[in-house]
Amino acid sequence: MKEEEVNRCQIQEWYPKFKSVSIKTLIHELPEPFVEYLLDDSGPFLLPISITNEDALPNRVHNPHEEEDYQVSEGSDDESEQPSSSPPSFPKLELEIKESIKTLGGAIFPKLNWSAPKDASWISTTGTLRCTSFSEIALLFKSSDSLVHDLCHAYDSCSDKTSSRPRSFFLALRKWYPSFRPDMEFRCFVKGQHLIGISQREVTTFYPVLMEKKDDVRTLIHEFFSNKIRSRFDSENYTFDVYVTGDDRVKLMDFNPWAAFTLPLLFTWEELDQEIEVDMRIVESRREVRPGLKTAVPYDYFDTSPGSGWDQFLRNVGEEELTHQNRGA
Ligand SMILES: Nc1ncnc2c1ncn2[C@@H]1O[C@H](COP(=O)(O)OP(=O)(O)OP(=O)(O)O)[C@@H](O)[C@H]1O
Repeated sequence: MKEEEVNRCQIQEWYPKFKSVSIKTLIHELPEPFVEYLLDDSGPFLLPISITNEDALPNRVHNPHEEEDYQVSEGSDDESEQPSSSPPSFPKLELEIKESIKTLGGAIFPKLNWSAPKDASWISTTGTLRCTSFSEIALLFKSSDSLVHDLCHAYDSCSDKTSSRPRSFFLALRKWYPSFRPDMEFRCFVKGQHLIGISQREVTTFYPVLMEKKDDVRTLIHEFFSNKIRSRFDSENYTFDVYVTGDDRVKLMDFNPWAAFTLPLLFTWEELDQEIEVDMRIVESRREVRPGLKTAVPYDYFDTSPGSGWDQFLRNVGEEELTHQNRGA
């Protein structure tokens, strides 16, 4: 794969051309200090100070110095342990984003050049990627591992890789759709500029309604590809994601490079490369559902294997209980 094929799939590259067939999106170039803030994991986890007083975590300690004082007086009297970092602030970006969120109806879905912070949704107060303020976006972006891919590894599978990152990063604010139906999302696979495969996007669930709609959806997506995508997207091989609305309109959600980091969902890349029995795949019964390919919770949360955090915690609890019992006996 070439860098230019990866670059074409960045939302700031494709969206202006496909705006009329996609969902309403406003795009902001990110200032480099904000990118550095996202990349920096050397210090404590600090959210930017909000100049509009919109806090992503309303119950946290507001004044970071109070937090530091508390830690110092409770913990240690060693002055060298005092935290030195102060929270950053991005007033201009915050105000621009506030304005765009308002234009988009008050709630947005955020994305970086290629990816959304899907793995971080658990940390938001709603458990979704719905954001109403800059602080909520910063919290999701700072907590997401998916975005590390965009920030540092986007070109890792390129044969002509010259850099680990694009020159600029962009924040895409997409109008929030509360009634998005996961059964109507599909990933489409284009090889040699031919649409060879369509897969249900949410592979962890069987949707009986799709059994009836499969043929209609296939026709709608093929027409959409021929009329709106094929001659206008310059790569030979790529994937695109679509959403089919209740009134049978097809909306373009995203482009992704062929193979590499793109999930093949109900196909395998081998099948797609060799075009073996590729057409449209949906989950056809409850027995066929696939395990989640991405979890919404960090692995450490459910890893109980020997040596894991949970294992050590449970051992400590067990030891404490024994000590109590022994004392009581
Ligand atoms: N505007 C929106 N409002 C509400 N939900 C959305 C919106 N846009 C996307 N979603 C939901 O979030 C999911 C992930 O979005 P998206 O495909 O843009 O992320 P991504 O990081 O590019 O994912 P992938 O890497 O799998 O392509 C979508 O499948 C959809 O269910």
